[in-house]
Amino acid sequence: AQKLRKQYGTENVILSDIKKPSPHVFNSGPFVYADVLDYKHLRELIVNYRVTWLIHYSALLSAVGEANVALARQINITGLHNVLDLALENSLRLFVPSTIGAFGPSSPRDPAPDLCVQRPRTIYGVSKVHGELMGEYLYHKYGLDFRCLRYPGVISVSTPPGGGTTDYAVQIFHDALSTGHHECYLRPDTRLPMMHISDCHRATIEFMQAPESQLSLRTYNIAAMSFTPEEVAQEIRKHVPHLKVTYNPDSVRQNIADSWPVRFDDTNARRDWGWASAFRLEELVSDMLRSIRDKRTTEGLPVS
Ligand SMILES: NC(=O)C1=CN([C@@H]2O[C@H](COP(=O)(O)OP(=O)(O)OC[C@H]3O[C@@H](n4cnc5c(N)ncnc54)[C@H](O)[C@@H]3O)[C@@H](O)[C@H]2O)C=CC1
Ligand SMILES: CC(=O)[C@H](N)C(=O)O
Repeated sequence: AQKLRKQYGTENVILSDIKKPSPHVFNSGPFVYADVLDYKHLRELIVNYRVTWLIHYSALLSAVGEANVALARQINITGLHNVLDLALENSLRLFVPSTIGAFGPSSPRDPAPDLCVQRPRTIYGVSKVHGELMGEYLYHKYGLDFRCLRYPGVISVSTPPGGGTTDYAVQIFHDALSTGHHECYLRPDTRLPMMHISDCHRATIEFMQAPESQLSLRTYNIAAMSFTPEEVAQEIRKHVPHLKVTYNPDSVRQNIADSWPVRFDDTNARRDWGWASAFRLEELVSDMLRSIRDKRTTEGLPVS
């Protein structure tokens, strides 16, 4: 929102959630309550605010979705249908993120291309493939300006992990600077595609702004780096030498991770709309540690 507000004006970018926003978010610009399951209210917001673009992030992520399949189906599929119908009805440009989780054990894993077999084994993955296909169907049939990027695991300081399989790669930074010990729920050699949040935001905005004529696909992979828990821990130890990592694999998340790509092929995004990531593992680690250090210091918390 910050990036979009700089370009389009604070009042022209409206944030929403069903959760109470932090004072910082609330005071930074318009914020409204919006439940993706409430079709009539969503329509009212779109009409009253004269919305033109809709960026639809609401979802239950992979691990939390497996723990509550019925709710994941509702939010990720019924909620998406509401958003698709409203986007079509109001000629909106619609962005919906997909994920490395939209692939499964029968997909090519190293690398996973844009177009290949997609048979995910999680409700999260199934709902994301459904979203990709519904959006593309509505684009081809009715001209809906649907755009979708498959994100790798996104690494950010500002939001706590939301119940995903890649969450360890956020938590490990907080643990490094608080207790100095991280217990990882994945095996040390589990390689997954990852991305710094600022690359993720920049990709999303650049893709949304790309002229239609440049897009040969409606759903693109985007890539930045791939690492294992052991590799990220080694990189963190260059800054926090005493970091200790123990491994206690959790069967649900390990099975999910083992079915996901280890690398993404993003050739098409690079060719069509000029995608290029900025953060490699070294920059990601130093940026995360610097940001968490600053945050802990501001909050008066000790830094390990
Ligand atoms: N975080 C990551 O590593 C990745 C995220 N994505 C996608 O990006 C999107 C955002 O993910 P995160 O921010 O990480 O997830 P998150 O779990 O942090 O945020 C999801 C948001 O959806 C909201 N929500 C839940 N039920 C809702 C409802 N009924 N109506 C309206 N909002 C509702 C939650 O309150 C929460 O703020 C998701 O679609 C996810 O699939 C894709 C790949 C990687
Ligand atoms: C990669 C994702 O989509 C998400 N972070 C998850 O792990 O569920």
